Amino acid sequence: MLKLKKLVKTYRTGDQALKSIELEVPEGQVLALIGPSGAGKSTLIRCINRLVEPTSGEVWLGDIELTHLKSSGLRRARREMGMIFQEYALVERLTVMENVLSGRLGYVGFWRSLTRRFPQSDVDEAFRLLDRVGLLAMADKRADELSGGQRQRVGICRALIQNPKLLLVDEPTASLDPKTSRQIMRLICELCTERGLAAIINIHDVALAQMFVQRVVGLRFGAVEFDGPPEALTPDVLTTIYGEEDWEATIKKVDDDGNEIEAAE
Ligand SMILES: Nc1ncnc2c1ncn2[C@@H]1O[C@H](COP(=O)(O)OP(=O)(O)OP(=O)(O)O)[C@@H](O)[C@H]1O
Repeated sequence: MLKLKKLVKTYRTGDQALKSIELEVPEGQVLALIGPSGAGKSTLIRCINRLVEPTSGEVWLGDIELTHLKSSGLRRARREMGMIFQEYALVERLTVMENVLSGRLGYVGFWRSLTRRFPQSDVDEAFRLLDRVGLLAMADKRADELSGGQRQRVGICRALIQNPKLLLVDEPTASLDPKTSRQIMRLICELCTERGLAAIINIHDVALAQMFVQRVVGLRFGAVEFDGPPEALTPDVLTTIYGEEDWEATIKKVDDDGNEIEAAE
């Protein structure tokens, strides 16, 4: 469904953030992207929807190659890719409902988008999504009245109302406490399963990745260092991905009864 071929990104500063990445994500697969700071995780996610322009290589979404698309083609392709951000990227002064509906802006015409008048079917779908994530009662609240976890749920609804095939998720839990982080990761993964959605989740917390996904890709210095199931992330493998970084701080800890306890931060 998504195929990256020899994807390279070199920033103007000379930083080689991605070195010839080859990656294939089948339909419906949820994949966690891990790796140390500066490994290229955010760059990879942003090169897929061209928030960052790749230097060379190809990005295939289905049978469309994205790197050479011009404005209208790119706009159409971006509808297929919902994005969820670390800092939620909500419009603070707008309501929850308005923020969710803004996910439809890629579909409605220019004038409609200016006046923010959305078809009733979009409003109905927004209510359904808010209900699904437990925020129905909050629909009329302003975004700046919400907690971090609630904001991220709004961000999730905004991405899903696009009706995407692929979710690009950039550090969805980095601003949240451990318990809320787990709830948000669980919610994202459940929704992907319910909707048969593929997702790439950039996540610095290895423990969370291990808990919720079936495939982990480890980046190091802009290259794929590991690609496999979470149970194959042995201490040796983590050391190759993270080098000297203290990966043990991000690993799942289980108490004597087998219950997971908070991972140290
Ligand atoms: N806008 C930019 N201009 C120049 N260099 C950049 C830019 N954005 C990222 N880089 C560089 O590209 C490399 C990869 O950065 P990126 O943010 O993709 O890594 P990351 O794995 O997401 O890191 P983190 O986990 O800290 O967010 C780093 O060396 C970084 O300094």
